[in-house]
Amino acid sequence: MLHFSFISEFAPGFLAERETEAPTAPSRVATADRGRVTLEAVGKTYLGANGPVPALQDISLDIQPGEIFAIIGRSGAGKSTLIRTINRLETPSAGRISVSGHAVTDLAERELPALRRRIGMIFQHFNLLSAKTVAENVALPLRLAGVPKAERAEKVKALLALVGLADKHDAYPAQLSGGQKQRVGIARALVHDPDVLLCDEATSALDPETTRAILDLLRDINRRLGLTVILITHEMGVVRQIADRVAVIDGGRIVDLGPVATVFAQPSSAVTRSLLEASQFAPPESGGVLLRLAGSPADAEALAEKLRRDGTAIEVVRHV
Ligand SMILES: Nc1ncnc2c1ncn2[C@@H]1O[C@H](COP(=O)(O)OP(=O)(O)OP(=O)(O)O)[C@@H](O)[C@H]1O
Repeated sequence: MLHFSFISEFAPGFLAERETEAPTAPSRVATADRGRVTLEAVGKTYLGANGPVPALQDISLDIQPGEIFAIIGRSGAGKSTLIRTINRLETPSAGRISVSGHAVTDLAERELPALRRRIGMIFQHFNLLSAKTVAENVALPLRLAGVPKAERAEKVKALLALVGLADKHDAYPAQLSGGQKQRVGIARALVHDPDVLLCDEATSALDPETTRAILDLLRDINRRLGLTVILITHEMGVVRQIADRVAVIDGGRIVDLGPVATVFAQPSSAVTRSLLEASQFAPPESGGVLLRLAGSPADAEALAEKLRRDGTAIEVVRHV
């Protein structure tokens, strides 16, 4: 049996950061560690109503500069907690985290705004200010950081061009599609030229086509700006389209880790396999072969039909 698989998926959001200049901003220098994110034996225990909730346990990762790294898991696995420890929206209960060579876990509260300028973040729900224009939304973090007006205007213009929204400068969020709102979110996340971009279910609210376009944009930005992208998702299709490596977490622990192609082809945990099956990316059973065809659904059906006429058992598994 031959399987033709067409890959898809996704969706994003935004974070409205309320920051002011920190007096002790670490210097932004180009080093070999710029964009590197390391976690060493990180743990996080919440104090829940019914006692302690161990959300993360013994998480160690070494994410390379310029890498697109995905973290996937089922609901409640600890994905949000994990990504939020990286910019200290959550403080770990144990372990060490460093970003661009700076020990995030050692920073005092007053140093966090400077940390968060190194780390942009986009969210599933875009959090745009509805009474502000696109340009004003993007400029907001710069305004809060005291950047002069002319410099702000120039930066906003360049970022809107980068995300393909040059013509929406004066539009209001209500006039935008979901994908356009997320583009505004991405532009806003990039205003401080971050080393790392965190994406928290950034395409989960978008349809497959828009998801693909936003992931293409993130990949483009990753290549052009060289920044590290760390994304959390519950969709294997997102991982497949964009990531270099993936960590699968379950119950707050890493249960699979490796290059995407390896994890997809040889999942080492039942959780990974079930996520792959749910996304119809499971390795084929009983000696079948999974092929990826770059073409339209109609092309796939036509090819499948032709092969069937020749006596080949073939099934078109997925269109994207
Ligand atoms: N503030 C909190 N207080 C207590 N428990 C929490 C808190 N935040 C998260 N948790 C618990 O920690 C665990 C991990 O939650 P987390 O939100 O990180 O998972 P997730 O993988 O992002 O889930 P989802 O995909 O549903 O958002 C869950 O058991 C959750 O109930």
